[in-house]
Amino acid sequence: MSKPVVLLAEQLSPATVDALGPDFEVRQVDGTDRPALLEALAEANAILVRSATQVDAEAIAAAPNLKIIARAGVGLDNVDTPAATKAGVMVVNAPTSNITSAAELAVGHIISLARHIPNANASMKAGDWKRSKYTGVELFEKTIGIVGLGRIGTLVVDRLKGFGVNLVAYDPYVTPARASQLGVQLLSLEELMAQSDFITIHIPRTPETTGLIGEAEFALAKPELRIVNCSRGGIIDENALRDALESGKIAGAALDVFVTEPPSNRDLLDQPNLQLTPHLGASTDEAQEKAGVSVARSVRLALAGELVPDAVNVAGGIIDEYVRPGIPLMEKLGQFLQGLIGASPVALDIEVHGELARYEVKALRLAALKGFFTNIVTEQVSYVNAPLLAEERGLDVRMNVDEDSDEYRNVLTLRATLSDGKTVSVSGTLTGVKQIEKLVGINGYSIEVPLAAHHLVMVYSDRPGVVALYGAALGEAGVNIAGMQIARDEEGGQALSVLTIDEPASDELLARLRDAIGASELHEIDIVES
Ligand SMILES: NC(=O)c1ccc[n+]([C@@H]2O[C@H](COP(=O)([O-])OP(=O)(O)OC[C@H]3O[C@@H](n4cnc5c(N)ncnc54)[C@H](O)[C@@H]3O)[C@@H](O)[C@H]2O)c1
Ligand SMILES: O=C(O)[C@H](O)COP(=O)(O)O
Repeated sequence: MSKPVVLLAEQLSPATVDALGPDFEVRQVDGTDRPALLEALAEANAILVRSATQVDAEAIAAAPNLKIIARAGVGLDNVDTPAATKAGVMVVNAPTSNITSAAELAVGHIISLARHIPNANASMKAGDWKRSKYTGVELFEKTIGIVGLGRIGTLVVDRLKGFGVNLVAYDPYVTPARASQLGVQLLSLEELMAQSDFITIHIPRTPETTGLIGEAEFALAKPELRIVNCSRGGIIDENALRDALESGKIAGAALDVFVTEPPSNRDLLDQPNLQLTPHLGASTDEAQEKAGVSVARSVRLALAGELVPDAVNVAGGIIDEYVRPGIPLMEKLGQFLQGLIGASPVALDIEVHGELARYEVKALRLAALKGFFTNIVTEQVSYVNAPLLAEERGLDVRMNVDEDSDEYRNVLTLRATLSDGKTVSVSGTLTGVKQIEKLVGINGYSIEVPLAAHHLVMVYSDRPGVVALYGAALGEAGVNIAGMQIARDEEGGQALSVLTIDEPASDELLARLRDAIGASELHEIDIVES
């Protein structure tokens, strides 16, 4: 069998390939070479990128076998996550891999700006010895404004504290209590612009933050202001920055990120009081190794059909070891329920009874939906797009979690409500040290049958001799019965037989069985392993 193809579209740490291991065919492509990328995507099951590869809707459409887009870093601006979600493709990043490196670069730029290190270096390399020209300023007792008190902003705060500075911040999504816990005073953007000697930016680029610092904001600044952006290009308006530097409105700036990368606007880049790095925030051995190993782990999980903690478009969250075995069981119950109803329900109740109720079980909801839609849509169904498929069909999905369970330690039940108000349900559990997956209920009938690949569910009026009838029909067709359980509502009432069989039953055999026992319901239910 051929190995899944993992495409490396950018320069990643060698630790990435080591962490992927031998189970994949690893291919390299230059993600910035568009035709080569689209061609390579045709056979890819996974793609690993940094920030230079555009994984947009066109790229995703060119990759019919793609299961996961892994960003070896933080920012996902180059990945069309909604398009990936629609196509059932998981998107993951490595959210904490490079935050220390990015924070350290920002602090480095602040110190370099204060002491003219890059310009002094360049001047000496050119043969000069100019001491007074490069007189700088101390950080001690200066006001430093942090825009964005998230992961990186907080690390910058921690690192700057040792310099004896006054720390202020602008972040409308952080509470004053959290800020004061960090030893930072929250201000409005205008106040921060007016009071700061240094500003460092650590926010995502969104429609709200694009051009956040422009002409109007620079108009409020002190002439001593030095501003650093190691987050995303365009948060500082590049034309307004050029004007502020050129006119001496502010003292200096440092940029690691640009609207277009690589940038070409020389009128900005050539400003003498602007220091530059080519998007180096994450470019350390440590960050690259952490990012590569982290996404390699996510790729392994995703290609094994498992939920991935770092997925950004899957609502499964962290999955406890106790919950994990319930996921494949719930997926199978989803398939089983679909096989029982063979129609589109209006509501789906997902019930978790027993000790499992003490854990985070959101992942079971995804598993139920994935199983339910697996055999009824042509597109790939994954944990990613299963909730979307439910939403598109107007399916009312409800989750009911309850610690009480009578007979078993845990019981998972899926209950569909059809448009005529009728309900159909199936329950399952895991038993013994081997955690055997068993069906323990169908439409309120108590049974106990291990789940298998092929099942027959028959409903008929309770009377002697029925087992012999269906046994004979199956025997004549050469279909072996592997397991069987019979239940009934009352003597002489409705009876239900569940059989596990070694191979699927043909339509002809199903018709014969129906006639032989006078079944009011007969379902052949096949479970596809995902
Ligand atoms: N230069 C690099 O190589 C490099 C490396 C890593 C991360 N980054 C970038 O750094 C940025 C920050 O990363 P992070 O991991 O700290 O993100 P984060 O999500 O942890 O924090 C972002 C913070 O920004 C705040 N925020 C959001 N909108 C805001 C607004 N309109 N005004 C003010 N604050 C706002 C949020 O409340 C949050 O606290 C991201 O853009 C990321 O892509 C760059
Ligand atoms: O968002 C990020 O992780 C950083 O901007 C780093 O991007 P890079 O992986 O292209 O260096």
